[in-house]
Amino acid sequence: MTGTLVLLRHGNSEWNAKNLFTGWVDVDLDAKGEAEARRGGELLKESGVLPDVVHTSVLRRAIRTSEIALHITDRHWIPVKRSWRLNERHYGALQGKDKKQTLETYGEEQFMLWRRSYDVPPPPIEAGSEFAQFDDPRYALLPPEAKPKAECLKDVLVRALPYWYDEIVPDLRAGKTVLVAAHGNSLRAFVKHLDSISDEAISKLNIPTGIPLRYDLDDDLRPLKPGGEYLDPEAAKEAAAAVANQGR
Ligand SMILES: O=C(O)[C@@H](CO)OP(=O)(O)O
Repeated sequence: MTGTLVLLRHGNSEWNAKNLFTGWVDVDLDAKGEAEARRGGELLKESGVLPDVVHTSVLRRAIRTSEIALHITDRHWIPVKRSWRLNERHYGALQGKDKKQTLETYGEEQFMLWRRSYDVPPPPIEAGSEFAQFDDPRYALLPPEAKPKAECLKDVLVRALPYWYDEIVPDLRAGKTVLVAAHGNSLRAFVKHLDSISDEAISKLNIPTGIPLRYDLDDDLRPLKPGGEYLDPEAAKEAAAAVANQGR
């Protein structure tokens, strides 16, 4: 039996509110994000989608979103696994930069290449930058060459897929309902993989904050319904358009 996968992007963060590129910078949810996480939990509860296990990144906006949502669903007690492989894409030298200013400085084409192209990474972050993570203890066991200086979506897919196969797939194969609480771009990587979306088409896909996306999978781990199903489809459409328009 194959279980159910639920992808949940963290709620609005303090830097989403300020319109700053975030990446691996460990910012918290703002009040709106906490409310979105509660709403995410309510949607899970109303739909009867009760996670048996949760996988999160090692960033607090995803961790807190999962805790708030699971508290609402009375599933705060389920096993938790965390990995840097579920982190947001590392935004390189753009981390901490204002999206609107970046758009104005570099123009629409370059801005969108950095934000949404499959294989163009942003410029690398420098070791001394206040927004770098080279000395962060949570990545201390990563070999230096595995610590990103910047990532494009392709890089995210390469580092996220081992986690998919090694940690998430076994839970699904065991028939569990698996919650993955992560980020706009790490979840785009999983959706690209699940729905076999082309390198070109993935640039148009945006994941809204705080709205659970449910996938029921067949025995080959292919979605029964392409694109899955947002538990609040109308809100998801509107919120995804808002993500697409950031910087404008
Ligand atoms: O700043 C970021 O880390 C991400 C997600 O908030 O931004 P974008 O949607 O522009 O890729």
